[in-house]
Amino acid sequence: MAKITLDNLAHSYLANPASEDDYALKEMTHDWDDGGAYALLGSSGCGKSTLLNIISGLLQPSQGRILFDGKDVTHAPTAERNIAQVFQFPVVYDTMTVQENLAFPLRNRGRDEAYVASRVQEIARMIGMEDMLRKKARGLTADAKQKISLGRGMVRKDVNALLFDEPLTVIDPHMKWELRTQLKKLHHDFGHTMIYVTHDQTEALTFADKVVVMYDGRVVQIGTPEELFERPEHTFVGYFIGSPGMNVIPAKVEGRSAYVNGAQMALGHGYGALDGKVEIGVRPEFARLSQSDGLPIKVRRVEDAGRHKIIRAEFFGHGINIIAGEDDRISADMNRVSFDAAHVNVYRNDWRVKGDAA
Ligand SMILES: Nc1ncnc2c1ncn2[C@@H]1O[C@H](COP(=O)(O)OP(=O)(O)OP(=O)(O)O)[C@@H](O)[C@H]1O
Repeated sequence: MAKITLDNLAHSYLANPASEDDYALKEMTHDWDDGGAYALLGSSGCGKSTLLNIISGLLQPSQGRILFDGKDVTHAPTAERNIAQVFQFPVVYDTMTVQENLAFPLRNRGRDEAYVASRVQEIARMIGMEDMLRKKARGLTADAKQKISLGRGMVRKDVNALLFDEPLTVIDPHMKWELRTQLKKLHHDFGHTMIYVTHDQTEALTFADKVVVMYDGRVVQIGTPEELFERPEHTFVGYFIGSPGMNVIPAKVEGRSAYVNGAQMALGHGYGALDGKVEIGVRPEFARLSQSDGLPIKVRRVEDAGRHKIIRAEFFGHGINIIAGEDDRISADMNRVSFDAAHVNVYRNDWRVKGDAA
């Protein structure tokens, strides 16, 4: 396994990029830990595949270097990088049995048959295909074939990293959870460095120790699911993570107060003078509807979301969402909202501003 370093990496698909806008991947420098489980998360077109292809060697970056354990592999071909890849669609040899498919990467590397047999058995158990080892891959369901692809990616212990590009796209919804759980366990048991590309926050948050959120060609935050929830570093992270996402409201901030249309609310921290576009961000989980506390709102709709209720409301002309417990009583006279000051984040030009600790 390897630590992966992105060193001043950037990529433009244009021959002569003139400005930052011409870059599909804006300049970034990061170290990804050896043995870490990372998810690359972001909406379509944000640059996830571009970054993954640079790591795997399918694409040469127009700027910067990529290092595996400190060794520069920027210009090394895919075959020399010693990585395993699992794509959206299963890549299996139909005429081979499940056993032969799983054994392929090991036989290819000349491992002895005794080792191959025991390792294949181990992987087959992990992916729940022990009973199918003698079956030909042809005729298996897409789910089963993708499990073989996952197993094949996992079978070699000596790979530098395992890259997954939206691997659950073809998997039936009820199987997705099971496979994700298996992947997590495989990571736990084998400690591979894993990079998992997805646009699905549930997949990212359940799989990864660290989620790398991308927006418009930039890594806007790398953090644990808790960090992304508690302290979104960019308003995009706030919107994108959570259901519904964070409320982002234009405000004026002075010291320990924020003003929305002149109405004051307390902040958990103090802030210096802020120029540019200033907004506050509050997750619906930290907003509370009541009869008497806080600022006035107009409730538009209450949705029953199973374990909780989502209140859709209007707050000084901005739509906001509030989450209430499933048993909370909501009445027509509840037309005020208060925010948990410790969980109100302040943003300037979309980036979170750190307040004074005091
Ligand atoms: N071969 C290419 N030539 C030119 N532009 C490209 C090429 N591949 C991607 N792009 C552009 O680069 C940007 C990033 O695309 P990329 O495929 O990396 O995003 P993504 O996050 O993986 O999206 P998706 O989830 O849809 O695959 C997009 O604007 C895309 O149109």
